[in-house]
Amino acid sequence: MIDSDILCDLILANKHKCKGGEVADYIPGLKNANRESFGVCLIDSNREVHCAGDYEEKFTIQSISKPLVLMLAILDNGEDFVFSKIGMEPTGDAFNSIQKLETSNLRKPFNPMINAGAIAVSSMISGASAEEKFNRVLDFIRKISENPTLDYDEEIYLGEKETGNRNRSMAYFMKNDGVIEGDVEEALDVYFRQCSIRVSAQDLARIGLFLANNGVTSSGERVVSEHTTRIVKSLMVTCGMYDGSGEFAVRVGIPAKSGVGGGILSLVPGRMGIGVYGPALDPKGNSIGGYAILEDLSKILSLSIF
Ligand SMILES: NC(=O)CC[C@H](N)C(=O)O
Repeated sequence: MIDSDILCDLILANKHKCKGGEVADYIPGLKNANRESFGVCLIDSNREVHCAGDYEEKFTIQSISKPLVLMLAILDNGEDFVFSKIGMEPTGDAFNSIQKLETSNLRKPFNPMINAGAIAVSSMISGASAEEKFNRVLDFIRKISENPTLDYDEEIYLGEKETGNRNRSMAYFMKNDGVIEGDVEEALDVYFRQCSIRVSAQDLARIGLFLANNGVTSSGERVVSEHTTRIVKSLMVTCGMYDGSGEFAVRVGIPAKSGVGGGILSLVPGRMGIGVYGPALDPKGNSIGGYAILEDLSKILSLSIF
Protein backbone atom coordinates (compact mmCIF):
# COMPACT_ATOMS: atom_id res chain seq x y z
CA MET A 1 0.00 0.00 0.00
CA ILE A 2 1.19 3.48 -0.86
CA ASP A 3 0.11 6.47 1.14
CA SER A 4 -0.79 9.40 -1.17
CA ASP A 5 0.46 11.80 1.50
CA ILE A 6 3.99 10.58 0.77
CA LEU A 7 3.73 12.07 -2.72
CA CYS A 8 2.48 15.45 -1.42
CA ASP A 9 5.34 15.50 1.10
CA LEU A 10 7.88 14.71 -1.61
CA ILE A 11 6.57 17.51 -3.83
CA LEU A 12 6.90 19.99 -0.96
CA ALA A 13 10.33 18.70 0.07
CA ASN A 14 11.81 18.84 -3.44
CA LYS A 15 10.09 21.90 -4.95
CA HIS A 16 12.97 24.23 -4.16
CA LYS A 17 15.35 22.11 -6.25
CA CYS A 18 13.49 23.06 -9.45
CA LYS A 19 14.77 26.63 -9.05
CA GLY A 20 18.29 25.39 -9.81
CA GLY A 21 17.57 24.11 -13.31
CA GLU A 22 16.97 25.57 -16.76
CA VAL A 23 13.83 25.14 -18.86
CA ALA A 24 14.58 23.98 -22.44
CA ASP A 25 14.74 27.15 -24.51
CA TYR A 26 15.51 26.12 -28.08
CA ILE A 27 11.94 26.90 -29.16
CA PRO A 28 9.44 29.40 -27.71
CA GLY A 29 6.82 26.73 -26.96
CA LEU A 30 9.19 25.06 -24.49
CA LYS A 31 10.72 28.26 -23.11
CA ASN A 32 7.33 29.39 -21.87
CA ALA A 33 6.95 26.42 -19.49
CA ASN A 34 6.47 27.32 -15.84
CA ARG A 35 9.60 26.13 -14.02
CA GLU A 36 7.59 25.93 -10.79
CA SER A 37 5.27 23.27 -12.20
CA PHE A 38 5.84 20.01 -10.39
CA GLY A 39 3.73 16.86 -10.40
CA VAL A 40 3.88 13.14 -9.78
CA CYS A 41 1.53 10.22 -10.41
CA LEU A 42 2.00 6.60 -9.38
CA ILE A 43 -0.35 3.82 -10.48
CA ASP A 44 0.16 0.49 -8.75
CA SER A 45 -0.62 -3.02 -9.95
CA ASN A 46 -4.06 -2.86 -8.30
CA ARG A 47 -4.69 0.13 -10.60
CA GLU A 48 -4.83 2.45 -7.63
CA VAL A 49 -3.87 5.96 -8.67
CA HIS A 50 -1.83 8.18 -6.34
CA CYS A 51 -1.09 11.73 -7.43
CA ALA A 52 0.25 15.02 -6.14
CA GLY A 53 1.05 18.49 -7.48
CA ASP A 54 0.59 19.35 -11.16
CA TYR A 55 0.04 15.77 -12.26
CA GLU A 56 -2.64 16.76 -14.79
CA GLU A 57 -0.66 19.55 -16.44
CA LYS A 58 0.12 18.85 -20.09
CA PHE A 59 3.61 19.10 -21.57
CA THR A 60 5.28 17.68 -24.65
CA ILE A 61 6.52 14.12 -24.45
CA GLN A 62 9.76 14.80 -26.41
CA SER A 63 12.33 12.01 -25.96
CA ILE A 64 9.94 9.88 -23.92
CA SER A 65 8.35 9.06 -27.27
CA LYS A 66 11.53 7.15 -28.21
CA PRO A 67 10.92 3.86 -26.34
CA LEU A 68 7.23 3.98 -27.33
CA VAL A 69 7.82 4.42 -31.05
CA LEU A 70 10.47 1.69 -30.77
CA MET A 71 7.74 -0.76 -29.70
CA LEU A 72 5.65 0.15 -32.75
CA ALA A 73 8.68 -0.17 -35.06
CA ILE A 74 9.35 -3.67 -33.67
CA LEU A 75 5.67 -4.55 -34.22
CA ASP A 76 5.91 -3.28 -37.81
CA ASN A 77 9.31 -4.72 -38.76
CA GLY A 78 10.39 -7.31 -36.22
CA GLU A 79 13.27 -7.08 -33.79
CA ASP A 80 15.93 -8.38 -36.18
CA PHE A 81 15.35 -5.73 -38.81
CA VAL A 82 15.19 -2.88 -36.27
CA PHE A 83 18.46 -3.90 -34.62
CA SER A 84 20.18 -4.48 -37.93
CA LYS A 85 19.95 -0.70 -38.33
CA ILE A 86 20.37 0.47 -34.72
CA GLY A 87 22.63 -0.70 -31.89
CA MET A 88 21.89 -1.45 -28.24
CA GLU A 89 24.83 0.24 -26.54
CA PRO A 90 24.95 3.41 -24.44
CA THR A 91 27.10 6.20 -25.88
CA GLY A 92 28.07 8.27 -22.86
CA ASP A 93 27.47 11.27 -25.15
CA ALA A 94 24.70 13.87 -25.12
CA PHE A 95 21.36 12.80 -26.61
CA ASN A 96 21.86 14.97 -29.70
CA SER A 97 25.50 14.08 -30.28
CA ILE A 98 26.49 13.47 -33.85
CA GLN A 99 30.07 12.32 -33.43
CA LYS A 100 29.81 8.53 -33.10
CA LEU A 101 27.76 8.25 -36.28
CA GLU A 102 30.96 8.79 -38.22
CA THR A 103 33.78 7.87 -35.87
CA SER A 104 32.53 4.45 -34.75
CA ASN A 105 33.00 1.34 -36.87
CA LEU A 106 29.40 0.42 -36.10
CA ARG A 107 28.14 2.74 -38.88
CA LYS A 108 24.74 2.88 -37.26
CA PRO A 109 23.33 4.85 -34.31
CA PHE A 110 24.37 3.32 -30.99
CA ASN A 111 20.88 2.95 -29.52
CA PRO A 112 17.24 4.00 -30.07
CA MET A 113 17.18 6.41 -27.08
CA ILE A 114 19.48 9.02 -28.65
CA ASN A 115 18.18 11.33 -31.35
CA ALA A 116 19.97 9.59 -34.23
CA GLY A 117 18.63 6.18 -33.23
CA ALA A 118 15.13 7.51 -32.63
CA ILE A 119 14.98 9.19 -36.05
CA ALA A 120 16.03 5.88 -37.62
CA VAL A 121 13.24 4.18 -35.64
CA SER A 122 10.71 6.74 -36.89
CA SER A 123 11.78 5.99 -40.47
CA MET A 124 10.63 2.38 -39.96
CA ILE A 125 7.02 3.10 -39.04
CA SER A 126 4.61 1.72 -41.66
CA GLY A 127 2.28 4.07 -43.54
CA ALA A 128 1.79 5.65 -46.94
CA SER A 129 2.68 9.19 -45.83
CA ALA A 130 4.23 11.03 -42.88
CA GLU A 131 0.73 11.86 -41.72
CA GLU A 132 -0.43 8.25 -41.81
CA LYS A 133 2.73 7.12 -40.00
CA PHE A 134 2.32 9.77 -37.32
CA ASN A 135 -1.34 8.91 -36.86
CA ARG A 136 -0.33 5.30 -36.23
CA VAL A 137 2.19 6.51 -33.63
CA LEU A 138 -0.44 8.69 -31.96
CA ASP A 139 -3.00 5.86 -31.93
CA PHE A 140 -0.42 3.51 -30.43
CA ILE A 141 0.46 5.95 -27.63
CA ARG A 142 -3.24 6.64 -27.01
CA LYS A 143 -3.79 2.91 -26.61
CA ILE A 144 -0.94 2.22 -24.17
CA SER A 145 -1.68 5.35 -22.14
CA GLU A 146 -5.38 4.40 -22.23
CA ASN A 147 -6.09 8.02 -23.06
CA PRO A 148 -7.94 8.40 -26.39
CA THR A 149 -7.85 12.20 -26.11
CA LEU A 150 -4.05 12.59 -26.47
CA ASP A 151 -3.13 15.12 -29.14
CA TYR A 152 -0.04 17.03 -30.24
CA ASP A 153 1.09 20.63 -29.95
CA GLU A 154 1.17 22.18 -33.42
CA GLU A 155 3.28 25.18 -32.34
CA ILE A 156 5.95 22.97 -30.79
CA TYR A 157 5.92 20.65 -33.79
CA LEU A 158 6.54 23.61 -36.12
CA GLY A 159 9.26 24.91 -33.80
CA GLU A 160 10.99 21.51 -33.76
CA LYS A 161 10.79 21.38 -37.54
CA GLU A 162 12.15 24.88 -38.00
CA THR A 163 15.07 24.56 -35.59
CA GLY A 164 15.86 20.85 -36.01
CA ASN A 165 18.85 21.17 -38.32
CA ARG A 166 21.12 19.08 -36.15
CA ASN A 167 18.55 16.26 -36.27
CA ARG A 168 18.18 16.84 -40.01
CA SER A 169 21.92 16.52 -40.58
CA MET A 170 22.06 13.23 -38.66
CA ALA A 171 19.13 11.91 -40.66
CA TYR A 172 20.79 12.70 -44.01
CA PHE A 173 24.01 11.13 -42.75
CA MET A 174 22.10 7.97 -41.89
CA LYS A 175 20.39 7.98 -45.29
CA ASN A 176 23.84 8.06 -46.86
CA ASP A 177 24.89 5.05 -44.78
CA GLY A 178 21.74 3.05 -45.59
CA VAL A 179 20.41 3.20 -42.00
CA ILE A 180 17.38 5.16 -43.22
CA GLU A 181 15.88 3.50 -46.26
CA GLY A 182 12.83 5.64 -47.00
CA ASP A 183 12.25 9.35 -47.40
CA VAL A 184 14.38 11.36 -44.96
CA GLU A 185 12.04 14.35 -44.60
CA GLU A 186 9.15 11.99 -43.91
CA ALA A 187 11.14 10.28 -41.12
CA LEU A 188 12.00 13.67 -39.64
CA ASP A 189 8.42 14.84 -39.86
CA VAL A 190 7.22 11.80 -37.91
CA TYR A 191 9.99 12.38 -35.34
CA PHE A 192 9.23 16.10 -34.88
CA ARG A 193 5.53 15.39 -34.51
CA GLN A 194 6.00 12.50 -32.07
CA CYS A 195 8.15 14.79 -29.86
CA SER A 196 5.21 17.24 -29.77
CA ILE A 197 2.60 14.84 -28.37
CA ARG A 198 1.09 16.32 -25.21
CA VAL A 199 0.91 14.17 -22.09
CA SER A 200 0.56 14.58 -18.33
CA ALA A 201 2.41 12.82 -15.49
CA GLN A 202 -0.71 10.68 -15.15
CA ASP A 203 -0.49 9.56 -18.79
CA LEU A 204 3.16 8.63 -18.23
CA ALA A 205 2.28 6.62 -15.12
CA ARG A 206 -0.29 4.69 -17.14
CA ILE A 207 2.31 3.94 -19.85
CA GLY A 208 4.74 2.92 -17.10
CA LEU A 209 2.19 0.47 -15.73
CA PHE A 210 1.73 -0.97 -19.23
CA LEU A 211 5.49 -1.68 -19.35
CA ALA A 212 5.49 -2.93 -15.75
CA ASN A 213 2.77 -5.38 -16.81
CA ASN A 214 4.89 -6.60 -19.75
CA GLY A 215 2.78 -5.15 -22.56
CA VAL A 216 -0.79 -5.56 -21.30
CA THR A 217 -3.06 -2.55 -20.68
CA SER A 218 -4.98 -2.33 -17.42
CA SER A 219 -8.12 -3.27 -19.35
CA GLY A 220 -6.39 -6.57 -20.21
CA GLU A 221 -5.44 -6.00 -23.85
CA ARG A 222 -2.05 -7.36 -24.93
CA VAL A 223 -0.56 -4.77 -27.31
CA VAL A 224 3.07 -5.92 -27.65
CA SER A 225 4.90 -9.08 -26.62
CA GLU A 226 6.56 -9.50 -23.25
CA HIS A 227 9.86 -9.84 -25.09
CA THR A 228 9.42 -6.44 -26.75
CA THR A 229 8.81 -4.77 -23.40
CA ARG A 230 11.94 -6.47 -22.04
CA ILE A 231 13.99 -4.92 -24.86
CA VAL A 232 12.52 -1.49 -24.16
CA LYS A 233 12.96 -1.69 -20.38
CA SER A 234 16.57 -2.83 -20.72
CA LEU A 235 17.36 0.07 -23.04
CA MET A 236 15.63 2.47 -20.64
CA VAL A 237 17.93 1.29 -17.85
CA THR A 238 21.12 1.60 -19.89
CA CYS A 239 20.30 4.65 -22.06
CA GLY A 240 17.01 6.23 -20.88
CA MET A 241 18.46 9.12 -18.87
CA TYR A 242 20.90 10.16 -21.59
CA ASP A 243 24.52 10.31 -20.45
CA GLY A 244 23.26 10.30 -16.86
CA SER A 245 21.88 6.75 -17.10
CA GLY A 246 24.66 5.12 -15.07
CA GLU A 247 24.28 7.46 -12.12
CA PHE A 248 20.49 7.17 -12.28
CA ALA A 249 20.79 3.37 -12.14
CA VAL A 250 22.90 3.67 -9.00
CA ARG A 251 20.76 6.33 -7.29
CA VAL A 252 17.26 5.21 -8.34
CA GLY A 253 17.63 1.81 -10.00
CA ILE A 254 14.50 1.56 -12.15
CA PRO A 255 13.84 1.75 -15.92
CA ALA A 256 13.15 5.39 -16.87
CA LYS A 257 13.06 7.69 -19.87
CA SER A 258 13.25 11.45 -19.69
CA GLY A 259 12.39 14.20 -22.16
CA VAL A 260 13.39 17.86 -22.44
CA GLY A 261 9.73 18.81 -21.93
CA GLY A 262 10.36 17.94 -18.26
CA GLY A 263 8.70 14.55 -18.00
CA ILE A 264 10.14 11.25 -16.82
CA LEU A 265 8.40 7.95 -17.55
CA SER A 266 9.42 5.23 -15.10
CA LEU A 267 8.23 1.92 -13.73
CA VAL A 268 8.96 -0.88 -11.36
CA PRO A 269 8.49 -4.25 -13.10
CA GLY A 270 5.34 -6.01 -11.89
CA ARG A 271 4.64 -3.30 -9.33
CA MET A 272 3.86 0.17 -10.66
CA GLY A 273 4.15 2.91 -13.26
CA ILE A 274 5.37 6.36 -12.21
CA GLY A 275 5.14 9.62 -14.17
CA VAL A 276 6.79 12.83 -13.01
CA TYR A 277 6.85 16.34 -14.41
CA GLY A 278 9.04 19.33 -13.68
CA PRO A 279 10.32 21.39 -16.63
CA ALA A 280 13.47 22.69 -14.91
CA LEU A 281 16.28 20.51 -16.30
CA ASP A 282 19.78 19.59 -15.19
CA PRO A 283 22.70 20.10 -17.63
CA LYS A 284 22.11 16.64 -19.15
CA GLY A 285 18.47 17.44 -19.94
CA ASN A 286 16.79 15.49 -17.12
CA SER A 287 14.04 17.01 -14.94
CA ILE A 288 15.69 18.06 -11.68
CA GLY A 289 12.55 17.79 -9.57
CA GLY A 290 11.45 14.59 -11.26
CA TYR A 291 14.81 12.97 -10.67
CA ALA A 292 14.76 14.03 -7.00
CA ILE A 293 11.28 12.62 -6.39
CA LEU A 294 12.18 9.30 -8.02
CA GLU A 295 15.34 9.07 -5.92
CA ASP A 296 13.37 9.66 -2.71
CA LEU A 297 10.55 7.30 -3.73
CA SER A 298 13.05 4.59 -4.55
CA LYS A 299 14.51 4.82 -1.05
CA ILE A 300 11.18 5.02 0.77
CA LEU A 301 9.47 2.21 -1.15
CA SER A 302 12.60 0.09 -1.90
CA LEU A 303 12.06 0.31 -5.66
CA SER A 304 15.53 -0.43 -7.03
CA ILE A 305 15.53 -3.52 -9.22
CA PHE A 306 19.18 -4.19 -8.45
N1 LIG B 1 16.01 15.00 -25.28
C1 LIG B 1 14.91 15.27 -25.89
O1 LIG B 1 13.82 15.28 -25.31
C2 LIG B 1 15.12 15.63 -27.31
C3 LIG B 1 13.90 15.90 -28.10
C4 LIG B 1 14.05 17.11 -28.96
N2 LIG B 1 12.82 17.37 -29.66
C5 LIG B 1 15.18 16.97 -29.95
O2 LIG B 1 15.02 16.28 -30.92
O3 LIG B 1 16.24 17.53 -29.77
